[in-house]
Amino acid sequence: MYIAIEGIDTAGKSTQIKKLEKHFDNAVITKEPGGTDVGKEIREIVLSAKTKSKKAEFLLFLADRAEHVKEIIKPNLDKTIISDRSAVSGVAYALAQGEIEKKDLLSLNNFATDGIYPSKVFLLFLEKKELEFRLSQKKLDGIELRGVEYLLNIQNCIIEAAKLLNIELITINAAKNIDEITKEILNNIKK
Ligand SMILES: Nc1ncnc2c1ncn2[C@@H]1O[C@H](COP(=O)(O)OP(=O)(O)OP(=O)(O)O)[C@@H](O)[C@H]1O
Ligand SMILES: Cc1cn([C@H]2C[C@H](O)[C@@H](COP(=O)(O)O)O2)c(=O)[nH]c1=O
Repeated sequence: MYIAIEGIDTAGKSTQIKKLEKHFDNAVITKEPGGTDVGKEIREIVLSAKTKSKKAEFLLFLADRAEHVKEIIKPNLDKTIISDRSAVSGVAYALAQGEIEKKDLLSLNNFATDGIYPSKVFLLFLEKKELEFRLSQKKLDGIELRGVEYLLNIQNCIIEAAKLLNIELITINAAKNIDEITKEILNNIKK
């Protein structure tokens, strides 16, 4: 089973993944971008937000994804894979940029992933006030510096991206208590 935790920056994805890890003996815990050695290098470049071309940024994320699928996802498809972000983020952030047509977003992602996607994705949904608070508590990276409205738009794009990719999306209120969220995810996975 391959599942992903999605949400905009500070939604609580890595917090949940740390919690979920304890409930599975042999789960593969991974992330995008940066789940592989090459991916770590790509992550540094993209998060610095230095690329002038939005297409170049998208392709860097896509390169990370292709490496991730080859090195981490494909060899472990017989195990439980829990990933912090997935192609859903890839399509969502690119939809928000608006420079690449939807059909191209889908075909390029299919190319990078060989059509391998999470079977279900959990969206940790953040309201504006809570997002503002959480961003105020941390040093922002290049993407987070694009602001609250940018990130809220991405959140809507995550919902659209899951539909476009035909992936089941389970939305959870990210402001709920941490343990309550973990329980909700586990109940759904074990259903
Ligand atoms: N359910 C929650 N309630 C309150 N605070 C939370 C909750 N979940 C996470 N947090 C806090 O919000 C902040 C962001 O959490 P976390 O790093 O897990 O988010 P993330 O989605 O992985 O972020 P990013 O995408 O920016 O890496 C942390 O300070 C964390 O302690
Ligand atoms: C996979 C993916 C991610 N992004 C953005 C989303 C975040 O702002 C960063 C990743 O940082 P995190 O600490 O791991 O959440 O990258 C993107 O724009 N496109 C993508 O495909």
